[in-house]
Amino acid sequence: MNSILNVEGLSKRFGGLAALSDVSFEVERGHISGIIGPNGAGKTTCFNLITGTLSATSGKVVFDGREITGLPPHQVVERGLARTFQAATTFPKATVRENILRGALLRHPLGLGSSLFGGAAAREAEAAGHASVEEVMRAVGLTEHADQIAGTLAYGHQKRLGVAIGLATRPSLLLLDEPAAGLNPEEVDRFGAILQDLKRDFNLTILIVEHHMRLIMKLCDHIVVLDHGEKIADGQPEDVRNDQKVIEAYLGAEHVE
Ligand SMILES: Nc1ncnc2c1ncn2[C@@H]1O[C@H](COP(=O)(O)OP(=O)(O)OP(=O)(O)O)[C@@H](O)[C@H]1O
Repeated sequence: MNSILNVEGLSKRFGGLAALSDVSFEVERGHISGIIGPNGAGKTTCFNLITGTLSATSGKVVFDGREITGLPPHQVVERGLARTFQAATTFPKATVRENILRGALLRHPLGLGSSLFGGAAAREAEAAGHASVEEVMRAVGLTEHADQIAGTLAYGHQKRLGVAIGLATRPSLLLLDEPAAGLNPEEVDRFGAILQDLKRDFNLTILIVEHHMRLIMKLCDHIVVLDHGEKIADGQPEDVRNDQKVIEAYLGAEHVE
């Protein structure tokens, strides 16, 4: 397996609560992998530990062959691992284009800003940065909304903007936390198609937390299932779907479609 991410024995305790217990899995380069599980299973905690938003109680995260456990989020982004959050994290008063540009600046602050100091190389870098923003905007289908204030976008477009901001950092691995939450079935399908295009066109590996089972089953090459902080299954969609432990974990869970 050519893995881009290795999660090894990751645990997180909040006081007496084991939010994540000794979880290990690998994400294969070029794949779309999913993490699923009922509410409170530890999915977001797992994302927070991988991206440095939270520090682990124990365990290790290796990205692209280098350990990133405990690195602060901005250093994780600089290494090429970006994420979106469950809640929209856009700047509501800035335009779509400005929001995406801020994403680009997260990873390459000097590339775009150094034109202040003059020089052809700096101007070239800035032009390349802006071209990259246009490319990202086109890829998620937001070009015609480029000058619209983010806070006035339709909900589905706000979700796309969240992905675009992550994508603008030019990650090799993009983590998406419930990107399809609140979308209607037609928007979910369109979103799935966009993610497949992004994977191909941006040479991306994607790790996605999502409650929409239909989307996950269709999109993912590989799925990890968490329940009460523990990994209960790990495999291809077909295997996971028929796994007795998974079926039991989801019995009565409100989000299963
Ligand atoms: N900062 C925190 N302090 C205390 N407990 C927390 C904290 N963050 C998460 N938890 C608890 O850890 C457990 C796992 O939460 P987490 O948000 O990771 O689950 P999840 O699988 O993402 O759930 P959901 O699908 O509802 O988003 C839950 O019991 C939650 O209440």
